[in-house]
Amino acid sequence: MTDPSDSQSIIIGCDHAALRLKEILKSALQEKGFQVTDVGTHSEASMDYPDTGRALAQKVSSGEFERGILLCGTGLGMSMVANKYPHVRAALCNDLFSAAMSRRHNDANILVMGGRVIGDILALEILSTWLETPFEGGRHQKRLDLFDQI
Ligand SMILES: O=C(CO)[C@H](O)[C@H](O)[C@H](O)COP(=O)(O)O
Repeated sequence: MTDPSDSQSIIIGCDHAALRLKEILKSALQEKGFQVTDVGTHSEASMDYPDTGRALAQKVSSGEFERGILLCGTGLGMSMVANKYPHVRAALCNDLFSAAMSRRHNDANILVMGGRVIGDILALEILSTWLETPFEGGRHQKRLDLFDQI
């Protein structure tokens, strides 16, 4: 039995606009050795992204999962929902530089991408960059600590 807070566990979710991308990223994560928990959606039927965003963000906020991936058409709605939760630092990254910096400076714990914005290959590169880039700590940790005062 794998502990979900283990760094090799990850939780993923999407709306109907990014179902195909979610399946591609899930396969890539499994090939990398991750145990992937999928909170849906599981069909292309139109649904409301706050429902998936909430289900995933709650589990990162509580510490049940250290890291998550959220996908929708633009990534905007999922980011807005996820960042309402304490201890969630969801980063919308539709480019490689943002993906690296969201880890190095912001210690982002949820990666968000827009399935209608970027192509599959770029999304896979963003995912790898985000997973492999460490947090730098130092002055950036001091800034993250200030989040708790907000
Ligand atoms: O972020 C979003 C909304 O702010 C997403 O892009 C949704 O996927 C999008 O709004 C879904 O649109 P649809 O016309 O209902 O397919």
